[in-house]
Amino acid sequence: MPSLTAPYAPPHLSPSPTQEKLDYAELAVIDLSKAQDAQGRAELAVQVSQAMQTHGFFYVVNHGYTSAQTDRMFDIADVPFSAVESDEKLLYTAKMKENGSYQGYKPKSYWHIDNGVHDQLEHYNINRDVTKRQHPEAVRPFLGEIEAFARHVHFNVLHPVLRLLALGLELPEDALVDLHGFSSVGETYVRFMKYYPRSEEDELKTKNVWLKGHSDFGTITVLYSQPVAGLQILGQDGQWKWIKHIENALVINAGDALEFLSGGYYRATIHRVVQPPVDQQNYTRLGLFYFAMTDDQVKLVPFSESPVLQRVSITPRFNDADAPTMEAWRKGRTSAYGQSQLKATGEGKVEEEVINGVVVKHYN
Ligand SMILES: O=C(O)CCC(=O)C(=O)O
Ligand SMILES: [Fe+2]
Repeated sequence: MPSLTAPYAPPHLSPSPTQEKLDYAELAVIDLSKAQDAQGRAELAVQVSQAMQTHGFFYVVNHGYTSAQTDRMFDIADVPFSAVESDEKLLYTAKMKENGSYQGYKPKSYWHIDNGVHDQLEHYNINRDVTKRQHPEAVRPFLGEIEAFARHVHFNVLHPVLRLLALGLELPEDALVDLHGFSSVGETYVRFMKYYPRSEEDELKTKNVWLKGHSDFGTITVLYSQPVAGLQILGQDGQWKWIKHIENALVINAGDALEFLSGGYYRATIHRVVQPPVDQQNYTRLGLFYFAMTDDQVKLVPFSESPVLQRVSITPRFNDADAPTMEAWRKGRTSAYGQSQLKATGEGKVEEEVINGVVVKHYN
C-alpha cells in the first residue's frame, strides 16, 4: 500500500483483459499459502514437479502481496520508461555485448527479430542489490521500494518455490535455496519491461512475433501476470498456447540453469511474445519480473545424488567437466542474444547458435 510518505508515481492504467477466445495453456495454479507446513509442501511439491516436467510453467497465487501492492509495483515499473528522457536513458544503457549483462536499459531496436525488423520493447534491469549501480534520477526515489520488492520475491516466492522443486527431486529442502543467496555474488534481478505497438509492415514481416521464442537462462523466472495478452509457450506437441491473465497471480517458469541442474528433468520451456489480440492492439504492454539465477560460481551440473534423477534416465547437456558456471552461462547468453548470425535449420523455423559449446535454439 502506498503510504502517505511514499513518492508519487503516476498510476499505471491497466487495460481490460481480452475478450477474444484464445487457445490457452492449461497450467497448474499453486496456492503458496499452503507451503507453510511440511504436509502442505509435500502436496505442492508433487504439483510443482509435475508442472515443471510438462509445461515448464505454472501459476502461483497467495504469494503475500495484495493487489494494491502489486499495482504500486506496476506504477513504479513504468517510471524508467515514461519519466526518463532518451538522453538520460543513454547514460544507463546496459553493456550487453561487452559485459554480458542486462543491468540498466535494453534499448528499443537492439535485437533482430526477422526480415530486418528489430524489436520495439525496452527494459530496465536492477540487481536485487539496488546500490550496485547508479539509476536515472526519476527512479531513485523508488529504490527502497524496489529493494523491498526484490527481498519479498526472493524470500517469499523464490525460496519457497525452490524448496518445492528440491522436494520434487527428493533432495534436502534447502538444496536449491542454498545456491540462491540474496547477498551472494550473482545477477538475480528485477526487470521492468515495456512493449510498444508496431507498424502493420513490421507485423507482417515478423509474422506478429514481438519477442522471439527463447528459454530463459537462469533457474526461475517470476512474471507478474498482466492483462495484455501476448505471451505464448511452445507445447511438447509443437503448438503455441497463450498464457491467460489471472489477477494478482504470478507466472513461474524454469530456465536453462534449472534444466541443467536437474539433468533435463525440469524443462526450460520455449516461450515468446506475439502481437496482442485485436481488442488490445493499441496498448503498450508493461511487465514486471524477477529473474533468478544461482550464485555466479555454481557449476551447472545435475544433482546426481537425487534419488529421483537416479531412477529416471536423465540427459545432461554437458559432461560434468565441461559444464559452465552460472556466470559463464548468463554472460554467454546475454552477449549473444539477438546479435549473433543465426543459422536457419530445417524449414527455417528453428535457428541455432552455439554458446559455450552448447547449441541454443531460437524459434520464430
Ligand atoms: O513479456 C513477457 O510476457 C515475457 C518476456 C520474456 O519472456 C522475457 O523477458 O524473457
Ligand atoms: Fe523469457
